[in-house]
Amino acid sequence: MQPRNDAPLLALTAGDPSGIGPEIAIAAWQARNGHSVSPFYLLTDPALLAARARHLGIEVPIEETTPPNAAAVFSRALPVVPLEARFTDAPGLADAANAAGIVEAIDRAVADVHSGVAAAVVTCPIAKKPLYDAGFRFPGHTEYLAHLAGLKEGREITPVMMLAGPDLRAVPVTIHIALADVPGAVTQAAIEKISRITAHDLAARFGIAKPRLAISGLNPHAGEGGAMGGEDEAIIRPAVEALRRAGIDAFGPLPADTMFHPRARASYDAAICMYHDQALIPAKALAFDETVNVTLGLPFIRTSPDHGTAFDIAGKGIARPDSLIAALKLARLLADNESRPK
Ligand SMILES: NC(=O)C1=CN([C@@H]2O[C@H](COP(=O)(O)OP(=O)(O)OC[C@H]3O[C@@H](n4cnc5c(N)ncnc54)[C@H](O)[C@@H]3O)[C@@H](O)[C@H]2O)C=CC1
Ligand SMILES: NCC(=O)COP(=O)(O)O
Repeated sequence: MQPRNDAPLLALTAGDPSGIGPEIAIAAWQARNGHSVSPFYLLTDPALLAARARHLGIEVPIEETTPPNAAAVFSRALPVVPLEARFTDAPGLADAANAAGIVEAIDRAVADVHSGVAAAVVTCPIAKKPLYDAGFRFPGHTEYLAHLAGLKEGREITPVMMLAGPDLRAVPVTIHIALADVPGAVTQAAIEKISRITAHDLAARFGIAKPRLAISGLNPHAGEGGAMGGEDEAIIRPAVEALRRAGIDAFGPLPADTMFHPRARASYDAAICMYHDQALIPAKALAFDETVNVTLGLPFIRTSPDHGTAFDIAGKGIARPDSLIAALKLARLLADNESRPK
């Protein structure tokens, strides 16, 4: 691939229009110069965006455009690539009728990275429930993006969710499943696969030559020698040993309650955790406003803010754009790394 002289163009999806997506997208565009945000275009219903700006009393130039022309628009106006679907404008009130447009935005952003017109996909948050109500069958972006990438490549793709903040990268082995289902889903094969993809992408995309992976236990005190659960010794330790034999600098299983303090964090590049909250609670507690949700294992770059749709504050003008700005900046960094001659 040729090195690029210009900033990479990012495709930003609408997310759930009843959430804070529209307002943080506007705020990120307004903050573009101070934060060296790479040019992006927003895939949304322009009427919804204009209505939300009016509702909030924000004066923002919005220009309808196409992906190839978006970079030229970005300095003077927020480039909007209109969706076929229309959105209903009801801040705070999720509506399954918006599902078609929410999914269309994701589909088109992925098509744009596949065609090469965009360098990365950045997603505004979606609420899962209204999408399920409309028949969407994927637990979240992470799984849906892997599905779209798999269709394109003709192979099954395992996506890996990583929460990347200034002081912690945390990866859940199991993602959007009920806690009751976690012990059955924490298999040696799953731990090894997720860890291998994480190590690969940290090296290939983040430039960490030999990533150190701290692998958490599942049970309190990593099972306390079997007294508090058997999975840590029977499943997680053999996975760590297999990873080490494969040349990956993995260690554990570590008691999850003591692996996130500052000295412990200094000993690894990513924490591999066994379930969603084990990874996402420390990541969001440490840096809610700066952490980015990045999907590893995909053939393209995808980042997202760490937070959700925040329906409780949508349309009130108090949503912080920081995590979206961090997601846009990380997408740029990863795209720049990708285009650098190897
Ligand atoms: N990447 C994505 O698409 C994500 C989507 N979600 C979805 O979002 C929906 C709501 O999830 P919740 O658990 O309520 O989490 P949430 O992150 O939407 O909200 C949690 C709390 O943080 C506040 N908050 C969130 N983002 C903020 C921001 N930018 N500025 C200021 N305050 C902010 C909210 O007002 C709320 O009090 C769910 O349906 C969930 O599935 C959740 C996380 C990520
Ligand atoms: N809790 C993280 C989350 O729900 C984000 O999921 P995704 O939509 O990025 O897969």
